[in-house]
Amino acid sequence: MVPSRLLSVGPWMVLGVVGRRTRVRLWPAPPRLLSASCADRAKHQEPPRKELLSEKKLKRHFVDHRRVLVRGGRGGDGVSCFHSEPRKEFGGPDGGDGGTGGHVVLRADQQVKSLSSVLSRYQGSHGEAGGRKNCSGRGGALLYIRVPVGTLVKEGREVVADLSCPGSEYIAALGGAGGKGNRFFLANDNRAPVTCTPGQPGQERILFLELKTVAHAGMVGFPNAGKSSLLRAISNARPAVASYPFTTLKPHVGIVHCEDHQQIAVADIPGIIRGAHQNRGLGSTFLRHIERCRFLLFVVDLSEPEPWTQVEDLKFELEKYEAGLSERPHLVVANKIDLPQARAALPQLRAHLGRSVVALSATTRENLEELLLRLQELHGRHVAPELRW
Ligand SMILES: Nc1nc2c(ncn2[C@@H]2O[C@H](COP(=O)(O)OP(=O)(O)OP(=O)(O)O)[C@@H](O)[C@H]2O)c(=O)[nH]1
Ligand SMILES: [Mg+2]
Repeated sequence: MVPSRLLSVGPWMVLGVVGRRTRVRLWPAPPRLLSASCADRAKHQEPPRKELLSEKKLKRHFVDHRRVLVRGGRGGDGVSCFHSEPRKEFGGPDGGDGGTGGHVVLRADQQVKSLSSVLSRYQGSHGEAGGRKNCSGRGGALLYIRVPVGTLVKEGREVVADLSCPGSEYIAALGGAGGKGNRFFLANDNRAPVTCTPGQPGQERILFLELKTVAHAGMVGFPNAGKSSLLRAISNARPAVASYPFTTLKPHVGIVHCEDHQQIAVADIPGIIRGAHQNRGLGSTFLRHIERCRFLLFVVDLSEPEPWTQVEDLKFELEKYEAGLSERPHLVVANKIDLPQARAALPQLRAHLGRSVVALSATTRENLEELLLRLQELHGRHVAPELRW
């Protein structure tokens, strides 16, 4: 056993072993504030930082299409029974009707960002059976499936609903009707019916949900053109930026606040390359996220040789995806004007594409004001008139 006097020494502790003395260095413990209570310490501790998710991890949680089987709740059964009371021999039928089955409803919710939380099947709640004394069964509760705003609902190839407004709802599957109790079958020629009917099964459907991002403007461009850098420069959105192609793997929407309190939603989508319609690169399925955009921003890297060919290639890919998509009102954003070779290529680009070019730098924020003014102009021309109605 270690003698108690040895435990009181400072950083050096001497352990006495029979016939031998050993010196052991003790690392000084950090100074302890004896007066600080646990609550005080917790108050002064920094809150745990929210870990930034990488684009790859974000992509894992992002799902933009889903097949889902929805089934409405079954209606409750009707009941066959007769009123029973002392001294009342023929009380008559009093079996109540069953409750209706619950519907399954899709609801557009702004808090939901992708279809990843949507399950592959849903069953509505069943109605309860009727009771004695003419009591109807309780109806099944509505079952809500929360989907992102901009979800398109298809049955086969037919579009059955477009949930593009927050809070909009669509009844995906109707609940079954409740059965009738024997009271329902009471008639002049049949004063004691025993018939009752079972509840109906709910509607069953297979629906395809497709998310199409809702934004006013859509940015398209080759990988590394600087789309995400530009979105970061003009809005609060924080898509990942890196010098390798295909950094962005899922669409991001940023809100640009203009001086006249107008808010313009701009969508940044993954890069498109030549041959994307043949599934090169990330393919062209991401173009579905700009399908609803009223106007487009073709972002080109001005430091690349012959930058106007990028616009031609992008238009070709858009046209391959959907005829007429490249005809949307658009603006060409020539990015990276801060680089010397880019500035030299600008007159040539203007000669090819004319007035629609806005040259700027997302990194140095040079000429961002012109882009904001042009965005406001496009918004005023193509979005605002519809809002007035
Ligand atoms: N010099 C300069 N570099 C820029 C500018 N804008 C973007 N970059 C750089 O270009 C590279 C690509 O930028 P991103 O914003 O990730 O490009 P992207 O178009 O979103 O690329 P993907 O997501 O892969 O399609 C990054 O290294 C940026 O720092 C600019 O105005 N000037
Ligand atoms: Mg990007």
